[in-house]
Amino acid sequence: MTFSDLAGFEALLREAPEPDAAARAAAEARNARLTKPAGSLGRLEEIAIWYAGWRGTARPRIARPQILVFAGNHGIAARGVSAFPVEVTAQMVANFEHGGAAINQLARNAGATLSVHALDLDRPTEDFTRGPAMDEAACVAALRTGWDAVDPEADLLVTGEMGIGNTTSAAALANALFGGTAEDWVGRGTGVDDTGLALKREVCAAGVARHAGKPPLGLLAALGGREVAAMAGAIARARRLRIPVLLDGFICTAAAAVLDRTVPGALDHCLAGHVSAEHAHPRLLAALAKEPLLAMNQRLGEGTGAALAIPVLRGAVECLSGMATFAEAGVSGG
Ligand SMILES: Cc1cc2ncn([C@H]3O[C@H](COP(=O)(O)O)[C@@H](O)[C@H]3O)c2cc1C
Ligand SMILES: O=C(O)c1cccnc1
Repeated sequence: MTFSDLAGFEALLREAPEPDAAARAAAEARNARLTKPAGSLGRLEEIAIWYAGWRGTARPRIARPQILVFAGNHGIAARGVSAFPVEVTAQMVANFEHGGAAINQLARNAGATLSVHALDLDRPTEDFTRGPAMDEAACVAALRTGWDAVDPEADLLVTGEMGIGNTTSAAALANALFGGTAEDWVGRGTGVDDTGLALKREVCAAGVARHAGKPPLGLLAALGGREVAAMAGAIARARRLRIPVLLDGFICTAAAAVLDRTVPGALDHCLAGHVSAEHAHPRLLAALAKEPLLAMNQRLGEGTGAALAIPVLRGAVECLSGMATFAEAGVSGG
């Protein structure tokens, strides 16, 4: 199953599978018999049962988590919306490939595979204040890169990104999807000063004004970037494969939000791995009704916040699947 235009992608989103209700009910029943006071594992119980429903078994395991990092370059970066030069995108891709970035360490820490997909770095998107960042064909190609990158054998997915200027793209996308003002959605990204922040707000407002009224996937093409669309494609594919997803920071969540606005419930297989320190990430998570697992003041992207949350989800699942019941352990009172 694949797609060749945005309408085809939307059609696939609309026929996305639901979790396995019987497996979820069996996990709930098992959780109620485990050797602990009812509810004492707190939110771990809820997320383990959620995971069991998506995996279709009451005693799941997380053995093959996959982290995908997508990289793209942005036309608006030439306007000076980042504290860093555009060359850093390609330089960081080399750093990922040599194992030197934060995500390499956190992927190893989580026991996850990591692969990096650079999307046409020498062909930045267009400046979205002047026209759409991508035409439909470019957006579809990026969605498909993400779609095809998901390992059908994976049992958990994290999508991360690298793209100088992409907090401005994500802010414009979120602003166009959810309304409000540029002030609501624009933050400091890599650490721009007050002048940079004012410029980012202007660029965001101009992009939103220019592309307002388009449907969510049209906004993804108009205001997003190749790595943003690739994350959306991977998250959508994971849903078809019933692979749960941990969302990363602001840019990843903006990509995911496009799916939610296209088909309500499209992110039911996703948990927010963390809330980042980027200004509008709490607002964006609230708009999606997602409660983050971690709040570590990270503001890096690359998938790092979600990667750090993998062991938390795995811990929850190990308790559900590995603990003895009161009857098995001969413990009184259950
Ligand atoms: C060395 C370095 C490594 C990074 N890893 C992720 N980002 C993050 O910062 C960028 C977004 O911020 P802005 O919109 O301000 O450019 C993205 O590439 C994001 O992944 C990095 C940024 C830098 C400089
Ligand atoms: O929230 C994020 O993931 C983020 C914030 C700033 C820069 N890059 C990524």
